[in-house]
Amino acid sequence: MSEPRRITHLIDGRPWEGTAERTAPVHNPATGELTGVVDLASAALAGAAVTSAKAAWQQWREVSLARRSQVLFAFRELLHARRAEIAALVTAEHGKVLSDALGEVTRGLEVAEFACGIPHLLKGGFTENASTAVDVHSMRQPLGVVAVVSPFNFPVMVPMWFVPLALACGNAVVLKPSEKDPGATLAMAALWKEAGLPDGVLQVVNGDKEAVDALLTHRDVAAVSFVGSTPVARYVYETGTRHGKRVQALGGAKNHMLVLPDADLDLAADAAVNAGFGSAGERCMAISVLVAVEPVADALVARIAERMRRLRTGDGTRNCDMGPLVTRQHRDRVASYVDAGTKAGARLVVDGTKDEFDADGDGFFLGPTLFDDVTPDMPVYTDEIFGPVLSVVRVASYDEGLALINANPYGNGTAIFTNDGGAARRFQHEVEVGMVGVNVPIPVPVSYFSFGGWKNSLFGDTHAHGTEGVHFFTRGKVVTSRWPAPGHGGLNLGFPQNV
Ligand SMILES: NC(=O)c1ccc[n+]([C@@H]2O[C@H](COP(=O)([O-])OP(=O)(O)OC[C@H]3O[C@@H](n4cnc5c(N)ncnc54)[C@H](O)[C@@H]3O)[C@@H](O)[C@H]2O)c1
Repeated sequence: MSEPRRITHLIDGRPWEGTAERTAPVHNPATGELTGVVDLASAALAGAAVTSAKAAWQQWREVSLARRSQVLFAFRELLHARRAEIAALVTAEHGKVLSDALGEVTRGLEVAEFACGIPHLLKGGFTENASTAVDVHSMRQPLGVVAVVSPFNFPVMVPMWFVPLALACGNAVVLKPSEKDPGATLAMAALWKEAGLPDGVLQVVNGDKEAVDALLTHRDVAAVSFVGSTPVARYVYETGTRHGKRVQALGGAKNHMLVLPDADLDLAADAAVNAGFGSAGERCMAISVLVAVEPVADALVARIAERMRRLRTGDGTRNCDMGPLVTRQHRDRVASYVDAGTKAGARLVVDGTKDEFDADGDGFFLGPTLFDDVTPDMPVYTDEIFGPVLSVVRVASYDEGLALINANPYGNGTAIFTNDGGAARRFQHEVEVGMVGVNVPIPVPVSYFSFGGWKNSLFGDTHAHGTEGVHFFTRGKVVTSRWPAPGHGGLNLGFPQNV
């Protein structure tokens, strides 16, 4: 067994060389082996990273738009060339199977590609009034230093939702990755220096609540982009806005999939299994509740259970369907819901804690679990489990299913499976979530469009990336100018008439 490697911050373009007062362990979740020890930033260090980013920002905002764009293109090329290496790091620390990790890096690349052209599109408007010699123009300017705080489940893709776009808009960034699997985020961040980004424009501070609090309260942080669980998203939104920051905070999810009786049940079963158990359910787009409209619930549950029994857990670098969960603690928490669901009276159809799903070794594995006859008062329904547990709620009609989904406090995404175009259209309009799939489970993020939910899945009303992201990372200014300057005509305290 090799020595755990030190994982530290990236400050002013270099790995930090100080001595950390606090650290956290990083494991390979497929083996349980301690592979790294990550430095946790003190509030003072996180604050110093912001101050240094602010100084570097002055330089970055004066770089020509063409140069900004070239740096983004160069980064995109480097990430593309290193995608296999970065994906391997994702699997080694997060545990998801390698094909999922590669898919994640590809999604990140797509958002970077969107950002590459943005510097040239940051234009305002202009109106001229020749008769009064007054011109009015508007511009969009960068905010300054933006803090990005990301969750463990997409260590590459989620930072990529924000970092390239914030930089494209002329900002500096202080990125705080999840302390559970920071390796891939840091490897990705290091590529920016190689791409020509001036030192200090992107800082990476590892850490936990102490570092996040320092960012949320620092006077030189202009905006915060956060993704994580709902309680923390709410806290970040409230604290950040109280300190005068612009905040977008994407929270947790409890995504439902509604299956109408006329649906293709095999298609729906495939989708439920893919979206329920892909990345071991550690996805904000995962389906965790299947709403089955009678009379097809029995047939649907049977099809899903049959597919689930064929899933194999294992080390994500090998040929398997589901990797481990990210930490032992998270695995144990998710596993506790198997017991909680049974005690609450749900019918356990497939038990993911059974030996048949257990991969060899000391990894943090958990097989897929299916509960039927779940009711909305049960913890398996109310809580975001964020693991491979799928709950089936039976309803009598489309209306009952829709009412259930709309009553749920989360509003990230949902899907409907049906062959009735009218019902699908009605659903798109009536359902209260941010992302809807029709005969597909919740769609993957598309970089041109923004990404995010409603209700308790989003605080701050601004979704990630896309044109909403551009708007979030810039602010408008309107300039009214008269040239030549009018001669001195005495004071006029009235509202200007001829401007
Ligand atoms: N809405 C989305 O698009 C989306 C995308 C990915 C993940 N998620 C959500 O993220 C969650 C999983 O990620 P996680 O477990 O890393 O989330 P988390 O909320 O525990 O942590 C997210 C980030 O916040 C920091 N943090 C944790 N506790 C904090 C506190 N008390 N104060 C300040 N900062 C704190 C962490 O260090 C991490 O960087 C799930 O709820 C999932 O649904 C949402």
